[in-house]
Amino acid sequence: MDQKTVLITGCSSGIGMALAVRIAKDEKKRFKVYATMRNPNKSEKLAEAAGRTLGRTLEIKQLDVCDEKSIKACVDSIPNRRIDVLISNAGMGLIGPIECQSLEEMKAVMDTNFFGLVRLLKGILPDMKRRKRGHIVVISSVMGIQGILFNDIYAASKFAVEGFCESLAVQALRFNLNLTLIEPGPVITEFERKVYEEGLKTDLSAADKETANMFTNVYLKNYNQIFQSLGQTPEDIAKHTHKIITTNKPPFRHQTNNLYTPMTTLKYADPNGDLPIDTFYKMVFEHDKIFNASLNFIKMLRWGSRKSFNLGKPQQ
Ligand SMILES: NC(=O)C1=CN([C@@H]2O[C@H](COP(=O)(O)OP(=O)(O)OC[C@H]3O[C@@H](n4cnc5c(N)ncnc54)[C@H](OP(=O)(O)O)[C@@H]3O)[C@@H](O)[C@H]2O)C=CC1
Ligand SMILES: CC1=C(/C=C/C(C)=C/C=C/C(C)=C/C=O)C(C)(C)CCC1
Repeated sequence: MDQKTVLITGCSSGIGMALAVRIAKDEKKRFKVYATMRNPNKSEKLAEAAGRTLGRTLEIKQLDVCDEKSIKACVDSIPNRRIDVLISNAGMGLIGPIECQSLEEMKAVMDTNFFGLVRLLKGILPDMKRRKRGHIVVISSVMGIQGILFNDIYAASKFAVEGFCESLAVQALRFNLNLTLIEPGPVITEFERKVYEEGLKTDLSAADKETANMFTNVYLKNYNQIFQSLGQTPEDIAKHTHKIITTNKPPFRHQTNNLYTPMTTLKYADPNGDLPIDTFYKMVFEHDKIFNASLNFIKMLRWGSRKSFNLGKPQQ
């Protein structure tokens, strides 16, 4: 049987690693996975998780999405440069008041999350177009649809990704290519830990008192609880994505977390755009108790659905 080749970026941890393992372990062995990472010295965990698939349906390669030469070298090393499914996953977060962030930090986020995808497609799209065959899957975020307090730059990078893909989707259709944006809500990975630790270390001296207080005592204070209540596992995202790449007619957008969809739906419910903003404002500033009560309610819902899917008790 003709195996499809899958190239995934950012496989040293989190969603990328879970994706690589899940797809390489496809029960029908339909895929050959090129699991890439910018620093191959970090490949030990992936190699361990890959188990017997390593060297069979999974191969580890170097690829830095911020370096065009590294993309070219990686693609050239693949037989006939044939990539049937490209999963653009590499990314980074950034939280905090913009007054306290340097332009360099902001540019690094745009360079990885947005231009990283652009560089990949410049290297891979021409071959896909020529073959008139391929599926481009982009790990975006619910923040590609809706901004969240203190995620200004990160949300901007994911909005850029979404605008870019929406524009490209029509052209892709003409070449028989599929394009899918995967939009997870919070996922418990290194991303969450790194972003939180950097957030704690932020020098807030450039911000006014109210902003600094909002970041520390509203955002950071509730951060872990939000991730614990709403957070999915990287394996959950891998399961959704595996389904998307094995379906006949993949959708353009796919949200992975149905506990989060009520929030994103507000965006489409009001053309003026005030509804989601007012709702977030009330959640954060006016209904402290309701906010906590709704989080507890979500926890209960989650526990119920986990029981029915037999996923065990969520972490506390
Ligand atoms: N966690 C979450 O809550 C959510 C995450 N996402 C998105 O999911 C994707 C994966 O994030 P997640 O697994 O959570 O986070 P992780 O931090 O666990 O993984 C990010 C991966 O991206 C890699 N990476 C960063 N910069 C580059 C680069 N220049 N070239 C190649 N690889 C790079 C990292 O490599 P290294 O180890 O070398 O740093 C790492 O392998 C991101 O696009 C993120 O925006 C979307 C929604 C929610
Ligand atoms: C912590 C926190 C909030 C929500 C944070 C969320 C939902 C973060 C999601 C992160 C994601 C999805 C990252 C990756 O793409 C609210 C509700 C604004 C209230 C104030 C505290």
